[in-house]
Amino acid sequence: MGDLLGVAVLGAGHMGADHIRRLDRVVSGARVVAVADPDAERAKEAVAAIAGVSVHTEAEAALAAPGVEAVIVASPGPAHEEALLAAFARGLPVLCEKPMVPEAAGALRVLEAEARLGRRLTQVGFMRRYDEEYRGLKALLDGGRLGRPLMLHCVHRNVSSPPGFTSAMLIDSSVSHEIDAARWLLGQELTSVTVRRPRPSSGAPRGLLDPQFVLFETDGGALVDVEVFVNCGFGYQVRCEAVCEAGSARIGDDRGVLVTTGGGAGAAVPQDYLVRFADAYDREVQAWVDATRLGRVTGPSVWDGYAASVVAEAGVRALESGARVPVEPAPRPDLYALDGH
Ligand SMILES: NC(=O)c1ccc[n+]([C@@H]2O[C@H](COP(=O)([O-])OP(=O)(O)OC[C@H]3O[C@@H](n4cnc5c(N)ncnc54)[C@H](O)[C@@H]3O)[C@@H](O)[C@H]2O)c1
Ligand SMILES: O[C@H]1[C@H](O)[C@@H](O)[C@H](O)[C@@H](O)[C@H]1O
Repeated sequence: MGDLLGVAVLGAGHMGADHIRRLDRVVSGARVVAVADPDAERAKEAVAAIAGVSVHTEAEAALAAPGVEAVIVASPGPAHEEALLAAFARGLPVLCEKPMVPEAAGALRVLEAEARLGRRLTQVGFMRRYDEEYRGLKALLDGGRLGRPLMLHCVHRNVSSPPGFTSAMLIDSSVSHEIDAARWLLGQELTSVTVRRPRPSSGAPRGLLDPQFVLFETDGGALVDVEVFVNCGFGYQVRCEAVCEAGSARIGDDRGVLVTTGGGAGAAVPQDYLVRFADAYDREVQAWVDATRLGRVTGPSVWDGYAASVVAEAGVRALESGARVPVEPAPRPDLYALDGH
């Protein structure tokens, strides 16, 4: 390995371009050496300010480019399985954006492939684990001062959904964050899902079931509810309140600068994830670079990515059927046995 970890970035859209900027200007210890996007113009634009980056339209060509030692996968979810398997074939460490693989069968193939290698290569991009507020809540719950957690009440609102966003994606893309956060915060597995929904908002694209109300049960006897509303129109809001036997704790209130003027008072609400979770992405990518340079893999694992996909797939079936759907994961491979949440 050179002085700087050579990274290939697959996908140069919203997240890929932001990770490229982050590797170039924010994170230490790494440099972008290759980028791939079927949209060559987009790829070129994302690396326009960086010297010496090879630009490709095929992911495989970027992985094979000179100087590539590690990969960030930021293509759309359905392209992740192929990208991960190609990285594994080359023994390259990966930071893979969520959802690791949207469908449980594909996620299982990735889990089995990494388990066959016998060593972890992948960190999954559940960046909330790197957010200061989430970390504070986790430390509080782990410390035990509030007693046993009984319920998590979660809110996940986006201003608007991107083109092509489906009713299933409210669960397997958006709520995948709450699925991972709940497993991690509680140290429990989610065992069933029920989905209810009001009449769709007139602000949602025609046919999109938005918002939805998702209810999970856990193997520790807790309940987790999530309001997911991806065309709320007014702001990017992610909240979580833990209600425990001896107290409650809440994160995600919009607590920017309080401005009072003209007979009213208020704080600005972030408009997207790149603002709300900017620090979390920075810490996530820095942690990945630091661990990779030491030959280690930390953070959310392929098992966590698989677990989220199995729960989300049960959630999509619950949305379609209206029934309570049990979550039935495959056994956990030994490779992830010591993998605490
Ligand atoms: N962690 C987060 O908060 C967060 C936020 C947004 C998106 N994401 C995730 O990041 C990923 C990308 O989302 P986005 O919003 O940047 O999407 P996007 O549509 O803005 O960009 C995706 C890019 O990937 C390219 N692409 C398509 N197929 C490809 C392939 N096989 N190989 C390489 N590139 C390919 C597309 O041309 C496009 O430029 C998704 O998995 C999404 O769920 C995560
Ligand atoms: O892909 C994005 C991303 O994961 C955001 O963090 C989430 O808020 C959105 O709902 C989702 O569409």
